[in-house]
Amino acid sequence: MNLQTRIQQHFAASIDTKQKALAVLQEPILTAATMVFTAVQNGNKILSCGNGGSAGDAQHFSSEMLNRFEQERRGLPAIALTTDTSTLTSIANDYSYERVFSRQIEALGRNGDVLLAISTSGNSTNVNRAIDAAHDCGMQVIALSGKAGGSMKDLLQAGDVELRVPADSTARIQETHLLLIHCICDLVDQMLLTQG
Ligand SMILES: O=C(CO)[C@@H](O)[C@H](O)[C@H](O)[C@H](O)COP(=O)(O)O
Ligand SMILES: [Zn+2]
Repeated sequence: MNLQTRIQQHFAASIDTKQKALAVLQEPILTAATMVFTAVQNGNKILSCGNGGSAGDAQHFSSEMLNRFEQERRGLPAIALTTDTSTLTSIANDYSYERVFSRQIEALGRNGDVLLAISTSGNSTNVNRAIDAAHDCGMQVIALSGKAGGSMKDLLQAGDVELRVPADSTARIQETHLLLIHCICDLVDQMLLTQG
């Protein structure tokens, strides 16, 4: 196959995944944005986590909260649990890699905070343990996933929201996760402008 054709196929598959996601995720995206807006209006914060590309997404989200997205507004409280290498390496070394996010949530999580948990497979144990730790703190969870939802889907409780991208390719799911994150940031900005 010629390489130009591969490029065209990547674009076509990404567009197709996003169209399929729009068909099933409009309502849950609005629910997720409302959860973020309500938390920050109540003086709570958003914690985020994920592995690999999803760690990048967790940080992308927190930087848009802390700094800004597209509108001028106050900085919003968010912490990506993927950034402090001293903390991450010590938890992994002293306990296990599975606890790198949950241990931070045990220390930082408060009733009313929200966890943005990102996993394309839904099967990353450290992300799933973060969901359990968040529930133990009285936090709600926004789960960004894909494929068949993995074990993550079975951990979610009433009050949580699952944004599962209907695709099997990790790359296509990640590309759509970023779009979901940007939608949430934009909706939160709109809510702040009209109700904040
Ligand atoms: O970015 C990519 C692939 O596009 C990889 O770094 C990917 O994020 C890693 O393999 C992750 O460990 C996958 O974890 P998950 O999405 O299944 O939770
Ligand atoms: Zn990637």
